[in-house]
Amino acid sequence: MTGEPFSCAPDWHEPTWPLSHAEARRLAAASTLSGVSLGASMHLPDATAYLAPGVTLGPNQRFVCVIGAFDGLHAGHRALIAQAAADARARNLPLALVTFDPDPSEVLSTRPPERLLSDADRVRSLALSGADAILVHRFTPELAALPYDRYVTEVLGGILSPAAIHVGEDFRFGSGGAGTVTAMAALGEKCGFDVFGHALVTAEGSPVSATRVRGLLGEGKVEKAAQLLLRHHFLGGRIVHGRGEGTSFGFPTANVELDGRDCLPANGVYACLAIIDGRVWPAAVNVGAPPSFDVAAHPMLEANLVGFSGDVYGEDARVVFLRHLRASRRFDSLAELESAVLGNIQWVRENVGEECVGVVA
Ligand SMILES: Cc1cc2nc3c(=O)[nH]c(=O)nc-3n(C[C@H](O)[C@H](O)[C@H](O)COP(=O)(O)O)c2cc1C
Ligand SMILES: Nc1ncnc2c1ncn2[C@@H]1O[C@H](COP(=O)(O)OP(=O)(O)OP(=O)(O)O)[C@@H](O)[C@H]1O
Repeated sequence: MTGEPFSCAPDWHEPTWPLSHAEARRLAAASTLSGVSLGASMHLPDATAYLAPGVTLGPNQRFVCVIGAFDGLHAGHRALIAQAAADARARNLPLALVTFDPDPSEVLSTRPPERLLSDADRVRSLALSGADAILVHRFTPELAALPYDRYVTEVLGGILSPAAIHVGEDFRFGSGGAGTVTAMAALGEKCGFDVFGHALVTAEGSPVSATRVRGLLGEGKVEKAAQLLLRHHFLGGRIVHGRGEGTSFGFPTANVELDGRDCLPANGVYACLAIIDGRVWPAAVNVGAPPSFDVAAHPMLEANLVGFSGDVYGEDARVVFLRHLRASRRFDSLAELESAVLGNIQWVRENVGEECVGVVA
């Protein structure tokens, strides 16, 4: 975390094909948050704070605050944070981003939605915003049951003094969701802080939301999801042994062990970047159990790394989804399967690259 001038709306543009090495690095860095530093961490009884140099917390330290779960840190979240940052600059006050770990949906719902970012990556992407402080409350059933006014005055108010709170206009929190913008504004009048409920950022007529991004990924629309995320969706996992048949077909694959909590795009074939040990590989990826084989349907991801030969078992990989190539399908013969997959690998070779590049030039 830098605490430097704020850049929450990165210079996002869609990739141009074929990708240059510089473009591959840019997409990999934007998607995987490489090189983000969280700043000094401070452990409070029920929260962790990450602070830029020179920033201190305390019940009398005034801050402009933004509150939310921020799964995905999509375009709406970024715009909200940018507006709060402008307010903080105008008031000459530090900006604090207030969030929760785990994501409240994991505690509140018996079937929480698949997450767009792990808790650690969510905090790292918030750190990219250049805010002065990130406050991560441990989200427990007890915190969920707390009325919003007690949360603001006792929990948040015990750590810092909000001069202003910025949220989206639909935001509500605290026990029973009673902490709406109107209710908070009334509390703010009593306690001496301003409340801003910002209009939601929309795309093609409807609000950008984490739920909407998850829906697009669930349909395999990774490019559309990237427009709302202002980066490409990625997943991380350890490379483990597969069934070992790909090698005999002429396209070895690295199988990535998935975390069931992460949002896996729909079954299908994708052009990706795979980041392994500081290098960015062009990758042809199949999501889902191969329909041509008698394999029990279960979430899986296998990647052919273009230009790679060797052993990557046990390495951690991050797979960045650039483009949907086709639906995964059942082939009647191995020859047809092999020819289709080699065609996908050729597309990746021609459009994403023939070899790896270093994460840093
Ligand atoms: C780019 C790519 C596309 C694939 N497309 C399909 C497909 O459409 N249908 C299918 O049954 N398997 C597909 N596969 C999966 C292969 O069948 C699988 O890699 C092979 O069975 C080897 O599996 P193993 O590495 O677990 O041994 C694809 C794999 C890759 C890398
Ligand atoms: N499109 C948007 N424009 C502006 N602010 C937004 C937008 N979407 C969410 N916010 C605000 O960002 C903060 C974090 O919201 P939250 O994490 O609940 O987002 P969400 O994307 O709506 O999530 P979900 O779809 O899972 O409910 C809240 O203050 C929320 O109101």
